[in-house]
Amino acid sequence: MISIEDAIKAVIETSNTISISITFPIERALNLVLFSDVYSPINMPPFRQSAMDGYALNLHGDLTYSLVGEIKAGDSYQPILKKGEAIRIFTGAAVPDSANAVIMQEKVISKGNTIVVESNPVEEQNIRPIGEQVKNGEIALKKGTKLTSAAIGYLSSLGITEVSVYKKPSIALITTGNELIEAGQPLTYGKIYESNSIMLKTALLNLGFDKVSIHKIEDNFDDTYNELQEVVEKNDMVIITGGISVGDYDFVGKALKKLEIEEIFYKVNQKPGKPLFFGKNDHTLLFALPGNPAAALSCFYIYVYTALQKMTGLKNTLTKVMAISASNFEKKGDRPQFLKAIYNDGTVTILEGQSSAMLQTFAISNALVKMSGDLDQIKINDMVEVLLLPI
Ligand SMILES: Nc1nc2c(c(=O)[nH]1)N[C@H]1C(S)=C(S)[C@@H](COP(=O)(O)OP(=O)(O)OC[C@H]3O[C@@H](n4cnc5c(N)ncnc54)[C@H](O)[C@@H]3O)O[C@H]1N2
Ligand code: MOO
Repeated sequence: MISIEDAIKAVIETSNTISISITFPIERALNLVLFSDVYSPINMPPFRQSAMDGYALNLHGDLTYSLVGEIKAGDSYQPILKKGEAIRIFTGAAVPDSANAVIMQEKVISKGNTIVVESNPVEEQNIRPIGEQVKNGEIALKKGTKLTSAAIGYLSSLGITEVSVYKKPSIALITTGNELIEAGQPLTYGKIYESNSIMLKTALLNLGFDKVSIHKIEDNFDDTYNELQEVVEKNDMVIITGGISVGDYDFVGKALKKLEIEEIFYKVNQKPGKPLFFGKNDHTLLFALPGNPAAALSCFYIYVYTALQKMTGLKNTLTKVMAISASNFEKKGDRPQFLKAIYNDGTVTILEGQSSAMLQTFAISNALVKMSGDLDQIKINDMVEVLLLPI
């Protein structure tokens, strides 16, 4: 049985190998990550640009300048100013090569065809130099940069219309179990409502992954094998819940073997989520999460979330903080345990109802307390390690 730390390390290493790039128009690239460096195709600004509404000057030793015309933003002519000449100019307009400073209009008294400046500005004042922000051929944004609105605006300001980004994976969610029926149907004896698919689909949507399909199968080998074969072929990631333990009707492991999915690990020394499987083939990552809903969701946040981050070029794993426990908790057994909890401003409350079959307390949690295997209790005021959920 692998440790939590080694399992996370294996997820990170494996997921990096499955990243795929795609070229996207920038308006569809929000929150995606650059797959390669982007070089600027222009100087920005592309010309000497006035930073103020005022007057462009060809400086001389006197405070009086003769006014020779006007340049608006967007004008593309190049008047030649002699020493002692000024031209009216506006923010964003091209400063003629013959001007060596711009003075803001508040510092000028205008008298017909002459202006008098308060004092002569220093050379190049209020002129944004060519390529001040980025020069033609320089790296504008590095590989690995997440495309925020600011980044997209910046690329657009350089005239860039498309970028190479990490592709968001297509994900198949498979639930297994004869006992599962759809919410909305009458509940018959021995059955329960199927809830893992909607839980994981919405968790994926919340993280920005929207290419998600849901597949529901019963506990038999042929259906499990056939469905898995199809979704593994068509998707970048497959997430199965249930059927991965050791029962006579747990067929997932057997089907994965027959499909020659390479096992990276099976079984993690943790509670909940011991029977977690992680594997891959050359183009698809595959997680088989335990069927118990709280175990499935814990494993999703600790392992699947990490894999999704790496596949898409993001760097986050769950945020770890230390916090003061507001609760007592006694652990049974020697497996490290993740405990549903509410974190608030340096303090964490460990909730009742930690069974992996129960979602009631997960529903109000925003964090998991990670309790190491060698601890058997947490006491009020102990410092504990907390993982904040990306919810
Ligand atoms: N002899 C052993 N039995 C079990 C072991 C073990 O080590 N030896 N491990 C236990 C642990 S820990 C877990 S967790 C479960 C995991 O079993 P499976 O992954 O095979 O899951 P299932 O048996 O199919 O389901 C477990 C539980 O979850 C319910 N479930 C399943 N899918 C859904 C769904 N989509 N929506 C809602 N609920 C679901 C299912 O009805 C079961 O109650 O194995 C233990 N057994
Ligand atoms: O992993 Mo199981 O979830 O411990 O119940």
